[in-house]
This record gives sequence, structure tokens and C-alpha cells, in this order.
Amino acid sequence: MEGENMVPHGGDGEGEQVSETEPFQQMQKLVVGYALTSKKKKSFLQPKLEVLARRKGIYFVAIDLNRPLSEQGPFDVVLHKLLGKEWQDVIEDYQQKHPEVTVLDPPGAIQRIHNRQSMLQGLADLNLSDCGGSSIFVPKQMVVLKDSASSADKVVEAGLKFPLVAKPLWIDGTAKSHQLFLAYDRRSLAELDPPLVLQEFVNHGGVMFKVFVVGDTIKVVRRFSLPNISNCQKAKVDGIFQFPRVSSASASADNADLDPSVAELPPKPFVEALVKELRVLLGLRLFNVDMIREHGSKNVFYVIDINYFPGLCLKPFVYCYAKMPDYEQVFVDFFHNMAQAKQNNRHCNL
Ligand SMILES: Nc1ncnc2c1ncn2[C@@H]1O[C@H](COP(=O)(O)OP(=O)(O)OP(=O)(O)O)[C@@H](O)[C@H]1O
Ligand SMILES: O=P(O)(O)O[C@H]1[C@H](OP(=O)(O)O)[C@@H](OP(=O)(O)O)[C@@H](O)[C@@H](O)[C@@H]1OP(=O)(O)O
Ligand SMILES: [Mg+2]
Ligand SMILES: [Mg+2]
Repeated sequence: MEGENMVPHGGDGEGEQVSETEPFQQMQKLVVGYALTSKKKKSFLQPKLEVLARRKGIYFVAIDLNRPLSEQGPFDVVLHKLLGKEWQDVIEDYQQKHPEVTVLDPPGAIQRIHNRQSMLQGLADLNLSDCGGSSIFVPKQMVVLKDSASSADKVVEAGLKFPLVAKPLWIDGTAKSHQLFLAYDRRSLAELDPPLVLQEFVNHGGVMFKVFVVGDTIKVVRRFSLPNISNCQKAKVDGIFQFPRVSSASASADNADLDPSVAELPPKPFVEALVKELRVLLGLRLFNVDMIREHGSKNVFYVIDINYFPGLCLKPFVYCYAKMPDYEQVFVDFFHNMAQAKQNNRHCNL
């Protein structure tokens, strides 16, 4: 097969067409060691991604969790999404011993967004003054560590208004940590299971925006969300209600016929400025932000959630429904830029 011999060592050449006009690119081999759950591996490491990557000399190699990390590789990049203190220690120790390897992302930074309190800290203080009048907020929220019954007084003291969204404090990759409730009144708080955060529900017209960030690339998509809660409902309804997972990718609202004032994407310069600040604040390169526009306003936005290296593709192997459009090419470009930067560095140090 034409070009077959040009596959750099480490590649199996399967099903790929490497152009002979790109010899320079092929010299820059980048080995990405990955440590992902099997679910994440299936959804992320799609054949299309691997083929596109290989054409640019980027190879994905599974990390063997039963062997010392330092004995594996060598890797240029370690891409990981695994939970637990044990893994965090392994990766921290590895990063110290191998500062030349890019770890995506630093475990300390990931840990910060696994707690729904620290996740949103510092966001309201970001300097976004020059953004055409758009502003960013986080909903008022408080943490309940134990005994949610006695938290009712604290909720009132803190000035939080019902209905409140109750979210598990810790995100640990389980379905339970994404199990949310809407609490309409004080009494219903006793039924909740701490530790959790109680967050004011913000009416936003039933549409939210998912801002995906991969290095320097930003993509924004619309998804359906929860409908507004009217004053009448607020007055009449009581108790707690389990949230449906309305914002899952199958509920993409990109092609729906929506009220333009609700559906209009947040202004591009505003999103760019926000992401620029967030990269620094969070110390992450792979994340997404869930944003909503306060209903009735044009440019008042709230961040309600941040996810590390989120799901990018749904129903892997049946078909890849891209949650982040074109994520395969975006990741390849991201890694390719990294390879080039490494190569340039090497030349500078010669
Ligand atoms: N404060 C809020 N006001 C209005 N709606 C909210 C609020 N918080 C959450 N929601 C709705 O609930 C959904 C789930 O909330 P959130 O994104 O915080 O949970 P999650 O479990 O972290 O979700 P994900 O699957 O994105 O990780 C949101 O996408 C949005 O539709
Ligand atoms: O599994 P899915 O494809 O739904 O992806 C979800 C992802 O799980 P994954 O990392 O195993 O892919 C979640 O990660 P954890 O917070 O649980 O670590 C979180 O990022 C969700 O926001 C993603 O759902 P989405 O917001 O995109 O609908
Ligand atoms: Mg979310
Ligand atoms: Mg989340």
C-alpha cells in the first residue's frame, strides 16, 4: 500500500493512508499514554480519532495500571481520567519525576472541580469588564455537610430563595453524584441526603449552553434544560423532585425551533474572555462549562457546572453522536500543536 512504509515505528499501519507530502510532520512522533475507564476509552478513543492521529504521528498507548508508570512509555503526554487518591498519588509522583511529560491535566486541578463548592469559587471575581456588557455569575449556593433538616434555618439566614437545586457535593464518576433534586420548601430539605450543595434555581428558558474547551479551541453547543418555574408554581408546589437528566447530549437543542432571545448563543468575545480566565483559574486544558442565560435578560449569564474532560461522543460503536462537534480533529490538532512545540523546544536547546 502506498505510504505504508512511512508509518513511524510503533504504528501498525492498519487502514491508514499516510501522505508522502508530509514527511516533516511524520518525524514528530507523539506518544500519548492514556489511563481511562473502559467506558471513557470506548467513547473517546474512536477509530476515527486514532486514524486521524496516526496520520500526524500521534499514537495512543494504554497505561497498564498494574505496572509502575515510570517503567512504561516513554510518553510525551499522559491523558487520564481515573478517580481515587491512589491514582492521584501515582500521577503526582510521576509528574515530579518526569517534568518533561505533559500530564493532562494536573490531578490537583481536577480535584478542585470534583467538589461542587470549590468548582465555582473565584468565578464571580473574574475580570470580564471588556465584554460588551455581558456578565457572569454563579447561583447563590451553600454547602450542607450533615443533617439537612437543620440546614433549613441556614438557608434562610444565607438569603437563599426556593426552589433550590440539591446537588451531591462530590463528583466521583458515579451516576449518584449526578443525581439532582429540586427542593421547593424548607420542610423538604430533611429528605435530602448530605453532603450536598443547595443552589438557587435560575430561570433560563429551558435552554443551556455547553462550552467545550480543548486547549485553545472552544466550541459552544445548545442543549435542552429544565423549563422555567413560574411564581405560581413556586407558591403552590412543595416537596422534592428528582431531576431528569435533561441536559444529556441526546437532548441537543441546536436544530430546534426556539425563541431567539433564549436560543441565541452567548457572544463569542465574551465566551473567549471567560475561557481565557478560566484556563488560568482552573489550571485545566480539557473541560466544559455549563452556562445559562437568566431568563428575560440578554447578557446575564450563570455558570452552573464545570466538568473535567467531559463526554465527547455518545453511543460509541453504534455511531458516534458527537457531543462536541468534530472533537476528533480538535484533539488531533491539539496534540499536533503540542508535538510541534516540543520539537521547537528541542531545537532551541541544541
Ligand atoms: N442553578 C440552576 N438553575 C437552573 N437549572 C439548573 C441549575 N443547576 C442545574 N440546573 C439544570 O440541571 C442540569 C444538571 O445540573 P449540573 O450540570 O449541575 O449537574 P451535573 O450532574 O454536574 O451534570 P453533568 O452531566 O453536566 O455533569 C443542568 O444541566 C441544568 O439543566
Ligand atoms: O458519560 P457521558 O458521555 O454522559 O459524559 C459525562 C461524563 O462522563 P464520562 O467522563 O465517563 O464520559 C461525566 O464525567 P464525570 O463528571 O462523571 O466524571 C461528566 O463530564 C458529564 O458532564 C458528561 O455528560 P455530559 O455533560 O457530556 O452529558
Ligand atoms: Mg452539567
Ligand atoms: Mg457536571
